[in-house]
Amino acid sequence: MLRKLPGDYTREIVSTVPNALVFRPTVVNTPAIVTLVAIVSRAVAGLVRMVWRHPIACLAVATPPALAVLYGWLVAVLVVVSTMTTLVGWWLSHPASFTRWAGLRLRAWWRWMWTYRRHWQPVMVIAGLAAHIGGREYLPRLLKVTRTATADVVCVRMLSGQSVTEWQDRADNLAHGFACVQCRIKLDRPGRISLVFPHRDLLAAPILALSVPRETQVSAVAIGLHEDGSLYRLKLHGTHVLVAGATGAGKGSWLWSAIRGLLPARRAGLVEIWALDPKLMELSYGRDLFDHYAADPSDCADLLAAAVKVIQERAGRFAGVQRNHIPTVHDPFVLVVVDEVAFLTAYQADRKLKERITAALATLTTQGRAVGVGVLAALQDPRKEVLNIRNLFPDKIALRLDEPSQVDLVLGDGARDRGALADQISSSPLIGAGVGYVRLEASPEPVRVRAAYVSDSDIRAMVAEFAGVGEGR
Ligand SMILES: Nc1ncnc2c1ncn2[C@@H]1O[C@H](COP(=O)(O)OP(=O)(O)OP(=O)(O)O)[C@@H](O)[C@H]1O
Repeated sequence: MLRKLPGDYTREIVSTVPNALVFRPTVVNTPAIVTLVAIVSRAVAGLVRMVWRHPIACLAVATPPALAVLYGWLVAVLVVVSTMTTLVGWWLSHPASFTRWAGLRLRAWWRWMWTYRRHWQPVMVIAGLAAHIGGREYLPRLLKVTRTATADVVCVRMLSGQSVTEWQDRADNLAHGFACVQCRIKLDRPGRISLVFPHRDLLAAPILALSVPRETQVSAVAIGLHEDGSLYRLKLHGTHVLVAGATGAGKGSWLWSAIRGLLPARRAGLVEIWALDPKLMELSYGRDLFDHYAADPSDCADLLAAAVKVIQERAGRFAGVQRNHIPTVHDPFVLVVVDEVAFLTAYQADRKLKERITAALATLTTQGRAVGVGVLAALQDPRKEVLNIRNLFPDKIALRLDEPSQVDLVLGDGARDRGALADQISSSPLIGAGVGYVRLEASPEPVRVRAAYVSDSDIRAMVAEFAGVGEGR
């Protein structure tokens, strides 16, 4: 119902609903010259930005027409043909250097223009990452696209007030929007993120056992490959590592790769490897490589108690003298390897034994690292009731898991949102065994790694070469 209003107000009313009036908005006519200047300056700014960001691509596009205008089309054609011939020759003769210096840059430029720039606005709007305020649309800014051998990395400036979590929640939308299989979001610095779109999986094929190192490596041991194709080293000294994965996920390859990497240091007397093998399967094959080996649960409890004694003895000696452990022949780094730790804790029927073992493991994981005793434990079932001391392991690795919810249980809150899709790792051993996401204490960003496969014949060869007591002792 139209209510009666005083003065001129009634002329501006365009609609009425009960208890509300809608006024006609005031229209200000902008002079055409202002609109023109705005359009031209925006176009110039865009052009300058494009030349600044993609100088080589712009030069490649602009040079032939410029040559044609200045020197005639024949010169332009000659320059284009000779440049193309040089590039093809470079590609054929040195594909690696061509890819590194030209191929990846060209692909990055093409992907920037053809995929990301072209689809940016619709994908942002449909994924709900754009904002509309006062009739204007605000889009996150696409800053840069780089291409590596395995992924496109798209650098983005988020809208003010957006959080990384909002982007992580839309990772699926972004992956499908840009026709990729996956999208992972990484925080670069406040306000800036990188969207990582993998295009090639270098970890899709098994990796043969890495050669035993020549140097006596104690701390960071080469385990396998990072998803970018580089060698991945896992720190063992000064930390404790939990490897969790469903049956057949390839936990054995992580344990054996770590053991393999430590063998020269063991031979030099700088490392002792103590093995607990309650399943009597995985580690028994190479038992001659270990300084101590136990399979029976009560023997395992005794061995853990012996490790606790080492801690207490060293703590007493180091107190007031040194704060960190340096591996020496007198005080070697002791790595306690436990295959299927739940056999000793949750599945242990003898309550007293179970309590002894759990207490010893808790002591080792809380007090061991400063005095040079580390635990590397494998676990099938990551539920809290199965291993309630999970959080005492600073570094965690999630191999293939059965359910999405287990990822955060293993790696900590938010790990799956940050791209640790351990529940999506293939159950085919050829493709997925040994593949896992590593989340280190020092960095919340999970990294995807595949451990090298140490076969039975590799273990036999290791036993033949390294069995027995270390030479240093
Ligand atoms: N890194 C790897 N690369 C390729 N294949 C692997 C790798 N690790 C393991 N496999 C294959 O997967 C199979 C299962 O591996 P493994 O026994 O280590 O799994 P697991 O996680 O220890 O399982 P479970 O808990 O049942 O003992 C192996 O027999 C092997 O064929």
